[in-house]
Amino acid sequence: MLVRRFCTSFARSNPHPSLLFTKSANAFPNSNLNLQILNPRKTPNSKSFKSFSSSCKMGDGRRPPAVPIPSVESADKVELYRALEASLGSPFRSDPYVPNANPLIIVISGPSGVGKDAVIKRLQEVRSGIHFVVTATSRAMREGEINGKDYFFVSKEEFLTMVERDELLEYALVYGDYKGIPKQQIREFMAKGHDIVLRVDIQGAATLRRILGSSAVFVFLVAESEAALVQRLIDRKTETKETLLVRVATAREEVKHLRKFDYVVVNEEGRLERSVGLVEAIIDAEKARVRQRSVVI
Ligand SMILES: Nc1ncnc2c1ncn2[C@@H]1O[C@H](COP(=O)(O)OP(=O)(O)OP(=O)(O)O)[C@@H](O)[C@H]1O
Repeated sequence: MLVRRFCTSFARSNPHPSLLFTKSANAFPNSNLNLQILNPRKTPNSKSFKSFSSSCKMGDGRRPPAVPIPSVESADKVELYRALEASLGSPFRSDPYVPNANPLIIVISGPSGVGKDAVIKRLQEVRSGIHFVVTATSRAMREGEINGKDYFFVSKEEFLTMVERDELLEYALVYGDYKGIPKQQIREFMAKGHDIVLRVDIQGAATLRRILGSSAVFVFLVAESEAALVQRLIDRKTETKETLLVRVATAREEVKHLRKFDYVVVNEEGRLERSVGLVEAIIDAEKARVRQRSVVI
């Protein structure tokens, strides 16, 4: 689009393209301005547009010599390319217009039983370059759990030392056990260009919003309705009647926080793939943002 807009204004102001620089040196009076507004990402090319604009005057006020441009129908491709280059006064650059997108932090939250783990697990299977942060916890390891995969299991003392050393992005005491997000893991994987996925409850998301502001992407996962959520929790068969009641009552309060998030994904019954696709679409759209989110941990 940039190129098309550029060419249009170029053609309008240059009815005789074979005599490009015999016309006014100010053939693109607004081009520099336009391009900066359209492409505020700091790229080598935004510079190159600038230098292009100034190259019309060759820095010292002289203009590049008029170069005859051969006819498009009869010219050799290389000859045409070189003539265009010569007319513009500098070689065409082949470095990318847009630099690699910044790594993202994607915070996935939502009521208990909505499918956060299911969505994240599937996302990791279908998309590379994603790191799901393993939480540190002071709770005892349960049978079947793997240290470093399900959690990093540490003692209460070790956990508190991590807090003292400011090694955790966010932490909370949950039913008597500490849980926290190690910063080092985020730094390490972001440095490799990976996107980071954090799975937190609604309270954790509120804390992260305070810490990260709009530098991270916040996704709220919901079921299609309260009834569907309760059904899913019953079907999961992991809860007692008491914890079921707590979870559904909490969920009723939690959905009120929806507006604090950037995106909402409805994880419909039997449509896990669609939900994962939506989360992927959000990541892709974020990667295509002109004004990239940038986070420093
Ligand atoms: N789209 C879906 N359709 C049907 N079942 C689903 C869907 N998404 C998840 N589930 C199932 O719902 C149950 C709850 O999902 P999951 O454990 O991922 O939720 P959660 O949000 O991580 O819960 P919690 O916060 O309590 O750990 C699981 O049995 C999971 O397989």
